[in-house]
Amino acid sequence: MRVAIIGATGYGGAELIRLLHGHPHITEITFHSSSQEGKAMEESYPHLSDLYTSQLQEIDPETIGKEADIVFLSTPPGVSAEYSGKLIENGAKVIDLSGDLRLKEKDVYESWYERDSADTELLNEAVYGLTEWNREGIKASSLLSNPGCYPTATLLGLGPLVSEKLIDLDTLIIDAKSGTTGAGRSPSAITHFSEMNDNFKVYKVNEHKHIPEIEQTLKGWSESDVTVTFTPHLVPMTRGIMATMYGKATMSVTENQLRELYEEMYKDAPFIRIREDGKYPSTKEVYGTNYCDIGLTYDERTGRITIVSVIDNLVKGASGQAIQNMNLMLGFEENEGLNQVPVYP
Ligand SMILES: NC(=O)C1=CN([C@@H]2O[C@H](COP(=O)(O)OP(=O)(O)OC[C@H]3O[C@@H](n4cnc5c(N)ncnc54)[C@H](OP(=O)(O)O)[C@@H]3O)[C@@H](O)[C@H]2O)C=CC1
Ligand SMILES: CC(=O)N[C@@H](CCC(=O)OP(=O)(O)O)C(=O)O
Repeated sequence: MRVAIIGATGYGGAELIRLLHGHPHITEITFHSSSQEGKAMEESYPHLSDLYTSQLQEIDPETIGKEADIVFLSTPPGVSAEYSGKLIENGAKVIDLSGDLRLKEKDVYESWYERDSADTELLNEAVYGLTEWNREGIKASSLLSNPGCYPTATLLGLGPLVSEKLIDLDTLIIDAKSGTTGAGRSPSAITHFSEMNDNFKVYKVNEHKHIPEIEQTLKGWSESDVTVTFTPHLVPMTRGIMATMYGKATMSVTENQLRELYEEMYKDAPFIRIREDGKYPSTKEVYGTNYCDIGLTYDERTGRITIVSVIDNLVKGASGQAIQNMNLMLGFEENEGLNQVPVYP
């Protein structure tokens, strides 16, 4: 199978390359850049020296669509809205890692992203790729919208409780922390070393563009309108997201019953691991892998359930989940190329 990566010089692109390198069914990868055409990949990433010697190519969606079986767009907002249609018309399947195609309602996208939305036709065609919750839809799709990193950790952690209506959504609070690679490779005044080292920051309170994405899926599962309090934080680490969710149980339950529910609902999910006996995961336990590890407890005193979900933002939160989705779209085993052991310590 031939793969093309648009945005190959970014962090999501580099992570796609790392994971696809070990994929048994990928025979050829081309790299495309809007600003570094003709340069060698190793100029951007010396750690790829000798592994990939081909030059970065221009972004010509017609040619890429004809030559590649599947195209990953690991690009800023607006790019996939522009290119996806042409890529599909020319015969390729497309996986978009940006937020362009995640929100089904144009006006919601426009108000949270503060830019024009993709065309309605593309939005209708795009399938939301939270893999564990939509395998059949993903298998049938040609245009895949890969979820955001925070929504992936949050939704995988909440899915069983929300779909079984065991948590009161009016009481739900999502408190999430991310490493700085979540902000991409370009340095910024918020993420550079002296700003982030030895620091812990809250940002975009009640304003983050992942809020409508989380609400859209929760609404589908609960069959009711949902608004959530979602508070993201930056922590001084390279990779990793921890989402901690709190909400009141809707009925009398035991911790064991809750854990059994998660184990049952995720029994066929190779990348979801449920912690036992009130234990919680940490981000290092999934580092460099496609795992999402989940721990949960029930506090009889307050009636609250606390769920903790951890992922590597660049893997399950981006490129790993994109490859998991590619596997389903192309008819491969879901875990092909994704069987890494976490880097620990
Ligand atoms: N980092 C993360 O943890 C996650 C990121 N995402 C999303 O994935 C996408 C990529 O993120 P990430 O790799 O971190 O970001 P980076 O900023 O590291 O990389 C983005 C890449 O996009 C390319 N690019 C910039 N402008 C254009 C353009 N006009 N046309 C085509 N390509 C362009 C750039 O490469 P060049 O100049 O060579 O073209 C750049 O290397 C974003 O939408 C991000 O929100 C999603 C989940 C998690
Ligand atoms: C730490 C950090 O800055 N994270 C990014 C989210 C990365 C992501 O998933 O962004 P997309 O929805 O655009 O794909 C942010 O808060 O905007």
